[in-house]
Amino acid sequence: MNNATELAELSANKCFGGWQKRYSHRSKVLNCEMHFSVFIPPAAEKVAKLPVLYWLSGLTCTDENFSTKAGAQRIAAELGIMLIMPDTSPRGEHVTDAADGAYDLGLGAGFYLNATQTPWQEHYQMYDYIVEELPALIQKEFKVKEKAAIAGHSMGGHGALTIALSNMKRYCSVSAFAPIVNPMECQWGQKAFTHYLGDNKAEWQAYDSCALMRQQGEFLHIPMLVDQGLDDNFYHTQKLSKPLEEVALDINYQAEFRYHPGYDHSYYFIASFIEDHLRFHAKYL
Ligand SMILES: N[C@@H](CCC(=O)N[C@@H](CS)C(=O)NCC(=O)O)C(=O)O
Repeated sequence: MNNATELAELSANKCFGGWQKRYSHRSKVLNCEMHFSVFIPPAAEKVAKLPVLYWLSGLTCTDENFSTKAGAQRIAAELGIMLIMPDTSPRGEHVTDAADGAYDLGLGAGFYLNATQTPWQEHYQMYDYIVEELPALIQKEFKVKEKAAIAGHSMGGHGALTIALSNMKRYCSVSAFAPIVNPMECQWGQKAFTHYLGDNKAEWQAYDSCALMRQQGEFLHIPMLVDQGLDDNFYHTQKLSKPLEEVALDINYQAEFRYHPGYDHSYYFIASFIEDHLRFHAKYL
């Protein structure tokens, strides 16, 4: 049996009694070298298996936005939760990017789906990376519980919700900040899905939280928390959060949606409410 680690440690910083670390590894499904960040709480030295929260970031982000801006480590240390922060797309000079360098397609904009269209499908398989490859690697390299929590922001909120709604046996709970919940009906989603998935809208539904929630109907059972800033400049234009609350009300699903006057789309908003999200997930992990 090969016990060699598949990870290269890039950095390690002591943080709230635990460790903030960054790793690189070769991803088979993305066909490139990837970075991810982790926060290992001090409880790692005491418990047999740590509970884990996966955090998915939004457009333009890497694995480092959340670790440096959200201020999640103090409460994660207190609750004994390990944080896993993947990157938002495949990376490397050989990976296709948007021809015009747009921020909402290509690098930094993987949308947590499996692309089917040329030239994107060669590397843009972020759904399989987040759901299969990365958890398998984390299981192999760290002592962690099998079922995880998943959360994210904006495009990452879309990723967290769609992944949780499609894999309810794998995740204990899901939460999101300003998530893109109806990408089939907003500009960010329509642009990305046309390039990555092609024109057949029937295939888009697998990556649309509103469609998935409706499909699950009475079988929906995963605890869900969504926070939305009311001064978020993308709230109306990209139809964040609200359309999913409308589906939840329609099918009588008890998800919690909270709307916060004055808060925008930034990490200042996330930093203001991340403690609530961690405590929410801790109840189910
Ligand atoms: N750069 C874009 C907006 C991109 C954006 O707001 N990205 C969010 C996620 S959707 C983010 O988290 N950005 C990185 C950061 O704030 O650290 C624009 O100019 O409109």
